[in-house]
Amino acid sequence: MTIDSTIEKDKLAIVGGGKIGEALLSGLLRTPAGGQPRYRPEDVVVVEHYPDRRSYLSERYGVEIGDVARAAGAGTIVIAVKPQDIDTVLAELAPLATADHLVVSVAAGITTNQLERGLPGGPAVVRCMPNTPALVDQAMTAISAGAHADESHLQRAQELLEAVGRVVRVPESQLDAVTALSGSGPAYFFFLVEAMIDAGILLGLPRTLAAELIVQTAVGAAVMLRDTGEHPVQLREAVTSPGGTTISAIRELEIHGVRAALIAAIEAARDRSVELGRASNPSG
Ligand SMILES: NC(=O)C1=CN([C@@H]2O[C@H](COP(=O)(O)OP(=O)(O)OC[C@H]3O[C@@H](n4cnc5c(N)ncnc54)[C@H](O)[C@@H]3O)[C@@H](O)[C@H]2O)C=CC1
Ligand SMILES: O=C(O)[C@@H]1CCC=N1
Repeated sequence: MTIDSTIEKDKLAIVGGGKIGEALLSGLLRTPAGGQPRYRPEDVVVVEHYPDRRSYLSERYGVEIGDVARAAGAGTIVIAVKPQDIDTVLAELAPLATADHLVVSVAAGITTNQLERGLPGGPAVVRCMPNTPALVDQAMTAISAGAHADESHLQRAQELLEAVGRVVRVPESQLDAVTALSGSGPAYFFFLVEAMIDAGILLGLPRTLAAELIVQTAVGAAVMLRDTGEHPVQLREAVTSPGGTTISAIRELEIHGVRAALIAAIEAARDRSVELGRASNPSG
């Protein structure tokens, strides 16, 4: 097989410089403690619709802002537009994407099969679901290979996403559920923290104090969950003294159906991910 010499394998293009595109960009350019950044700004081109975003990304990160034709000069192309915009991007990329490209999509609900149908040149496709903690190198990303992606492509996608956090490989059939759990997951924790800070205000605490108490409590709880290896039930029981304060609160959470609400919410997010995929029709 001949390699297209116009493609620079070590270069990266990001199509869609919005929230997740920027989170990935910033992580990939950041120098980790004692290490090397995954990419240098001169090796990255960003394709972005909005002029204000283009200026911001170029000034803040020193990357080239280009069009889809420039993006096709990079060996790895990350698609980070909304699922509703995916068909437009695929139509622009279709004449340019070849078997020498790796296309990494983070779009919720859009399957590797849809991406492959939209890109008949046969690039390797890896579908990913990262999350915004990529901004602080704490992303959780799940990845799945498309039909033309082999182990080397999966490895490249994995290394890309490992620059901003942890990566797991999953069967693509699980990616809508992953999207609902970890893709959207940070929002659920932020929502909870917001509500707990409001509770502090109700109890008469200053907002800054309530925020400090809750944010550090969230960090402490998260590190315990990650580092102790104990089940969340065990950790919760250790806080819940007989006849004490915590059980009074837990009873209210159960009366108000918070557990069932979370399960229903995450199921709704999974259903929406499936629906977003159905709405896209890359083959026209
Ligand atoms: N925000 C999040 O936490 C996560 C988002 N995702 C996925 O990432 C994708 C982007 O989401 P966000 O960053 O939240 O959205 P966003 O709206 O912040 O960013 C999308 C960007 O794409 C640009 N864009 C749209 N059409 C374009 C085109 N044809 N060419 C170039 N740029 C174009 C928009 O101007 C915008 O800046 C979605 O598919 C979403 O499902 C995945 C994981 C987490
Ligand atoms: O809300 C969304 O659709 C995207 C996908 C996962 C997180 N944000």
